[in-house]
Amino acid sequence: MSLPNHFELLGQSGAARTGRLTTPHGVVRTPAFMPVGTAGAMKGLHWREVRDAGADIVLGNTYHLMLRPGAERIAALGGLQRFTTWNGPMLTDSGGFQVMSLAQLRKVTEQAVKFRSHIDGAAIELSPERAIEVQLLLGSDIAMQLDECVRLPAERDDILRAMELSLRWAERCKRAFERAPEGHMLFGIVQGGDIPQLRHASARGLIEIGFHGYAIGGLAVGEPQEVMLAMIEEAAPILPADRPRYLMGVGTPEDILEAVARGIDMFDCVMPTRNGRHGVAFTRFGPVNLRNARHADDPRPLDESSEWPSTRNCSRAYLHHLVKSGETLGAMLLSEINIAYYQSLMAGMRAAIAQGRFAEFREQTHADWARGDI
Ligand SMILES: CNc1nc2c(CC[C@H]3O[C@@H](OC)[C@H](O)[C@@H]3O)c3nc(N)[nH]c(=O)c3cc2[nH]1
Repeated sequence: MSLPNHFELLGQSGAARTGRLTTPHGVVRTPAFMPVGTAGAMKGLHWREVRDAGADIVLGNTYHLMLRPGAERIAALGGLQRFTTWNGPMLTDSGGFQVMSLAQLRKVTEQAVKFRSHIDGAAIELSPERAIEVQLLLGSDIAMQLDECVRLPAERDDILRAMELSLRWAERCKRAFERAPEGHMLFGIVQGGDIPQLRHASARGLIEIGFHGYAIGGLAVGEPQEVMLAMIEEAAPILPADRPRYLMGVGTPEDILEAVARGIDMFDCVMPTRNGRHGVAFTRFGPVNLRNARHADDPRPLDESSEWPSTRNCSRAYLHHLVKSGETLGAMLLSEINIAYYQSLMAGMRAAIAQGRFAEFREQTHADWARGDI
């Protein structure tokens, strides 16, 4: 049974697509980059800055929010949008990835993932049904199935086992999601590691079950970029062309540009804020490490033609000083500068695709990055 489709494809340029995804809390323009507010906050930014930078949708995380402050508590306080005051579209991940990377003493069974909270050691059981229940309590506009993401490189048997388990959990998640309010969406997650045949089997299995949208998971987990891009080329063309495709946990500006060129519509990554906290700015001409002494006397801004005030006005010397002296403002400014850069890249791609000139945009962007910061 096919689910309602809230995605409208507006244009295509090569395999790149631009569209609109309508959610109960607003419209998402694609290709979209979703800043990651894992525990209900965007580290170092006010929500108004996230909105002003051009983000339509942000991401939260079931694993963190169910442990603290608790899904039932957020529901009692009006749901995630009101609780955080973001008040716009939100996507929540199911927690599968965090359990594999954060929880102690975890055990995966057919029924659920059993683990101990990394916060207080409490014994937790996350089943497909509970993962959906938590996301419904949070009230996210887009929920993700519970899956098992295998880090790469991995043995074929382990990739096969996790892929087949994730398909069975996808079926259980879809059943549990039947009681979701009108307009809310559930995405399946393609697994299969770096094995093309398993990627095909996973994608076909999810389409058989039927979802509002489809994520490609199990990537950006340690594999080289060419393996990630090869797996996108295996999975994306199989996924329904009229539904959104979300590449989880990706990535650098170059990863995103190359994935859009291969038909991906949605992205999430902690990189803009995490690199910002570590003193690295993303710019039109590539990354700039403001810790480097060469910036100490440089009065120039990062990019005088940027539409983002801090990128256009703050001198490199000032940013270098803030970063070297450990001033909180340094992390805040670089986080907003990076979120703004990512959103300007997404806006540039949307416009280029709509005008049928994505190939030229892609070539010029690579050339600008290759020129580097001078
Ligand atoms: C970084 N690379 C990467 N992240 C990934 C995430 C979590 C992103 C989630 O983890 C957090 O960012 C680290 C954010 O809260 C985000 O929701 C994944 N989540 C699921 N459910 N399945 C996957 O196959 C998967 C693969 C990923 N690869």
